[in-house]
Amino acid sequence: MPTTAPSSPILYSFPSSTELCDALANFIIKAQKESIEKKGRFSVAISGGSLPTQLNALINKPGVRWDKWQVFYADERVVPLDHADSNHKLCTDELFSKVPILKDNIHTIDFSLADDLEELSDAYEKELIREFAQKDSARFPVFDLILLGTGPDGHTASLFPGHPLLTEEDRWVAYIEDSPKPPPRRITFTYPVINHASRVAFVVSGAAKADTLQTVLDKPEEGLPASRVRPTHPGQVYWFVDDPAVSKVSFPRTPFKL
Ligand SMILES: O=C1O[C@H](COP(=O)(O)O)[C@@H](O)[C@H](O)[C@H]1O
Repeated sequence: MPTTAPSSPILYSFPSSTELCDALANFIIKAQKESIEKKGRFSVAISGGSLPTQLNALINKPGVRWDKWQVFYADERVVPLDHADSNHKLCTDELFSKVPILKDNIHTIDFSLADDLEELSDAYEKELIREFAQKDSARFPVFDLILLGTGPDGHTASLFPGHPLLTEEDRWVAYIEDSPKPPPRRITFTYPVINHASRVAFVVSGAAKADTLQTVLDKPEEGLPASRVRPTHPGQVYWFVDDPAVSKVSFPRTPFKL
């Protein structure tokens, strides 16, 4: 697949979190439809934190083909799958337990390997290889959509400011044992995977993220982890934010339309 210069982010802002979530659901359904038409499936990676709750408008929307979704986690905390810190548990509680998604199509970490994070992250990488390698011949998997959040420090997935993982060029899935945000042991997609996606959508809401968003969008040269998400193969990064979160940002907004 050709590498192209990254296109500029597209920033959508909404007056309320309800409007944001509704627009996000419509955007996801459109991406899903295009992907199923092309490939017969929809590959999506989901984050934890506030994101799973922001997907709740999908629950009763017509047009979601849950049977075609292949779900991975953009990052996961290395805790049992039913632990309160697990991104899988959060997504299950907030979304998957409420919709007819196929359990086999939700790709979780293998917690039985938790004593050895290298082995655990390799196993998750192999899970990705099984899903993507024969279907797309790219060096890295090409997700139809990766859904990300960003923390107050500008981290995304489990890629934290100043961490050596920010320069990983080879691995698809890496691990960290020193996450500054608890819990410390995690796995994460690397930039090569995130930046090969067809679409990456950040979802950010609330005034508490206003300073972070200003730095990420107006000062990308500062290199916060979220600013480094620039799909190039080719792909597009979108920002779905609410007005309080974007209140300090000068970066131009685009009116939302499908
Ligand atoms: O620890 C994590 O934090 C980020 C951001 O979470 P948020 O609650 O501030 O939206 C999240 O995207 C990531 O998946 C998670 O593991």
